[in-house]
Amino acid sequence: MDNKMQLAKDKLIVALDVDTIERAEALVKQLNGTVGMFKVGMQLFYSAGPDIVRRLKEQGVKVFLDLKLHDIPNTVGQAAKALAGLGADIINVHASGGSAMMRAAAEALQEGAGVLNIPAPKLISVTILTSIDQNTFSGEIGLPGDIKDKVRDWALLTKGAGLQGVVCSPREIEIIREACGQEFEIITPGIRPSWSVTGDQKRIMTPAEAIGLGASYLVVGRPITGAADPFDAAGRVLVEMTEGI
Ligand SMILES: O=c1ccn([C@@H]2O[C@H](COP(=O)(O)O)[C@@H](O)[C@H]2O)c(=O)[nH]1
Repeated sequence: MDNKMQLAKDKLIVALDVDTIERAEALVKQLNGTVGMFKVGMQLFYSAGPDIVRRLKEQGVKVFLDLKLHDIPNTVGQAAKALAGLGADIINVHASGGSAMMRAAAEALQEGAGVLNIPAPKLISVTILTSIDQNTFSGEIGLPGDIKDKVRDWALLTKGAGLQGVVCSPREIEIIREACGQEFEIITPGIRPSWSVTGDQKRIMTPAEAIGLGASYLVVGRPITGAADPFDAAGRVLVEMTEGI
């Protein structure tokens, strides 16, 4: 396998947005070895329970646990401590919870993992959801300014709180790289190959564009998991990713 294809595989995270362990494990069986990581979000976690993370880790795959914690610092810290023991590789919180909340999560993950003598998961924040466009941001939610500026400010807040990266749209990669540097993880959902349906995503880009701009990881869900042949769809996404490398 050439280097570009290996790099593309390492950078592809598939969102397991299904509601049973059986469906999730069937997708993992089809895609394992083709993608770098699997994402367990609210749908699967709330349907299947915490055991889904342990089961996936037992199969030797990397897991991004995307629960987007958002509450007062004490509550988020206690939740993060509980999650630390599941063995996920990445966990996230909302940046809009503020730096005290993000620091509480970071400290609790270290503490929880330390007690069990396991590595602490990376902790990243979610900035502005990729389903939100400028109209919703300014009009409905009523936040001032440009989405890009807010995402950059929250990325800086996240870095200052000691977290390792952010979730954002690929449209904000350049501004975050410039502000937060090359080591900062930039994880981008809102990925839509030209042959896929946009659906509820608003701030989108193609796999080649996102990789070309320097995303650390691309998160792809329905274009792969909703395809008639997820293995074939993942292969097509990977080819597009190599075109951007
Ligand atoms: O801003 C965000 C944060 C998280 N997500 C999650 O990524 C996947 C995307 O799935 P698609 O089917 O490719 O749209 C999904 O699990 C979201 O919860 C996001 O899309 N945007």
